Amino acid sequence: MIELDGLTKHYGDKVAVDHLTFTVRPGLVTGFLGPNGAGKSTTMRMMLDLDNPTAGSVRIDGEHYRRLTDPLRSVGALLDAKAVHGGRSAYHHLLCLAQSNGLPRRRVGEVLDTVGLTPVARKRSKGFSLGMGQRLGIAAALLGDPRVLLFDEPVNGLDPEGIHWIRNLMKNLAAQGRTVFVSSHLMSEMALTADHLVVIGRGRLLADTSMAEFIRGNSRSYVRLRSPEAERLRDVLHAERIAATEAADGTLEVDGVPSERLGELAARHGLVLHELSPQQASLEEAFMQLTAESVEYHAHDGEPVGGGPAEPVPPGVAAGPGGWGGDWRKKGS
Ligand SMILES: Nc1ncnc2c1ncn2[C@@H]1O[C@H](COP(=O)(O)OP(=O)(O)OP(=O)(O)O)[C@@H](O)[C@H]1O
Repeated sequence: MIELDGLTKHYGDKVAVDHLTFTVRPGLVTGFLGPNGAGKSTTMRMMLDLDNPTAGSVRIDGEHYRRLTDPLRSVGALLDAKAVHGGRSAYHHLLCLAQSNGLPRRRVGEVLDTVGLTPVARKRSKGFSLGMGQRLGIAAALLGDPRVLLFDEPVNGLDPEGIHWIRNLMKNLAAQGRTVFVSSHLMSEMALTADHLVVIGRGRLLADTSMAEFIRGNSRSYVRLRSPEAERLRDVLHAERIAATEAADGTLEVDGVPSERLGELAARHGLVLHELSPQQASLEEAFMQLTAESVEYHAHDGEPVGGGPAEPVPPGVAAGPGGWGGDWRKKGS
């Protein structure tokens, strides 16, 4: 497992990571989420001793990374797929890593096979596409057959088949009892892959919970009702003291009442329903709800913004899709 205790990193005045305390457990895929600049990569670098914490500690299977006798056999990581000598072939890149870490040569062939790079193993990696580079980085992470795996944005640049492959790979690694810690901005993918989530914003821990609990706790679930007899439906709900809000398209939305009860109620009153559908928010909606206050960089949907200082973006508004991805203006805060 990976244990963080008060992990903190300052870069000058900038607090990149702020007293993070959490444990990443084996047997699960743990997703690591946060808006741009939240401190995810810095945290992962400190896990691997590539950056010194300003305060706090991180332990891998009870040991500081520096004290691990065979680091590649304990922890495998993909942090930056471009960190490869471009003049070397995939085979020689991995062979170098294997030889300098006392790993058997046969592992090179095995991991090349696992990631599907065997046909291009002798080609120089500088000619590799983004996706091939990601696969080579994943091969390097798997080389020592480690118990703990860290992946920073592993699906970056992968095609749909590659994304599907890596999803299954992560799940299989976790099912083998390994600790799998993975950051991604692709929420739909994370929703399919991760069992547990750690969410940070501005370096601070915002959530450390199961995927299901995270979505339940940070989003609204409700039942949508549509009837040609909307007026009578409203009256029936009112008589039962069930609060309903009317959406712009004329449908009614009911919170906190199971759809079964609403369906039976409609049937009892002979009401025709054209829709009775439970609505559950997506991971993306829940994520935006939780991190709205922590997003440092806001983009806009193309409307003119003028040349003045940036307006603080209120919670809720910041949670729109424009707050995610195209970072060109820093929030005034
Ligand atoms: N070497 C550095 N020197 C100064 N500031 C840094 C350095 N590395 C990171 N930072 C700052 O620390 C904060 C956290 O950065 P980090 O890259 O860890 O975030 P992140 O969550 O990985 O972001 P992203 O999702 O955009 O990759 C940012 O404000 C970043 O500008």
